[in-house]
Amino acid sequence: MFYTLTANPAVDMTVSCPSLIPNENVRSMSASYTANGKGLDVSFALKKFGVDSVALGFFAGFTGKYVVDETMNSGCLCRPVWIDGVTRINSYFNDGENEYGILNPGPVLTPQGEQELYKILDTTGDLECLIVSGSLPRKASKDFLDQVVKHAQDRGADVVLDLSSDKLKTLCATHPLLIKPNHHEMREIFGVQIDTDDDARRALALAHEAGVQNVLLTMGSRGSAYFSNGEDIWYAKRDFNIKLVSSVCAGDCTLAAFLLKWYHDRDNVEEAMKLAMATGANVAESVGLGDFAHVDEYSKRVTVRKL
Ligand SMILES: O=P(O)(O)OC[C@@]1(O)O[C@H](CO)[C@@H](O)[C@@H]1O
Repeated sequence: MFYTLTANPAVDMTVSCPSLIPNENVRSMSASYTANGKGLDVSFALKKFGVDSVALGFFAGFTGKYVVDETMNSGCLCRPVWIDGVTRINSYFNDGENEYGILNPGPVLTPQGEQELYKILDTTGDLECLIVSGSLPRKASKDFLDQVVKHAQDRGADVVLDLSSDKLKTLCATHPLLIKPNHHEMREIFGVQIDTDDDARRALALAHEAGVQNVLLTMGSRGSAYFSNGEDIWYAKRDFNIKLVSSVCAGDCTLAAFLLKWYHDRDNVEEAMKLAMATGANVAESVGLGDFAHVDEYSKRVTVRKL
């Protein structure tokens, strides 16, 4: 069974508005409030593909209750650890030309909350693969992520990491099954600006040298991605444009779709990349995750080749 960990979930407020003007109020055209967070998005996307997972995370206050209720209402399994404070609200604005995001820090995590989570990891009978995604709540212990990985690996589980902090670089030494950086994160963590296939080759090699088994490198609005298993590299590109509404959850759903096809069939890279790119593109065309209505059609319009 897939487990996802969202240590710092959020209610996302997605606003469509006119251009922002300094020192003036603007009235928005629409606003929506959705239960999110990177790991939760992976669980939601898996559910849309008919696959169950268990969503783990720290939740607090009225917003935390909303996120947990919405998670369960969507049919996902959820084992929350309740902490004090209030789960954050992140705000995303689209003025028709640009996207803006304000990401809040989240509640304070205590050692007691961390221990509760470790206990869940130690006692689950069906933990096969743990997907750890997103930022951490304030005051998380310095070794919190190391501990999470250790508890999961001690149970024989695979670990997938989608983290933007430099902690990712140290965690590479724990040989995670897969990491999913985007090109910005790859530049920050491994110091390589990716403009060409050769740049990608160099960056992917550095990730493998650091200990990672497999890398899915997404290229954001360029509509392309690379996957490397340490022996071969694949490059995927979509041949269609999308009408961008919000790119916010696209990366998480890209990861979910990739895992869905690839986790139990490691030779199936081509199909996995097609589904991943198609899903990410379709998600960016709506607020939140959307309805995945164009995923099948878009999958046929992604080409994948080995470098
Ligand atoms: O602050 P983090 O945890 O890095 O990112 C949080 C977040 O931006 O990630 C999701 C999209 O990937 C959003 O639903 C959520 O607001």
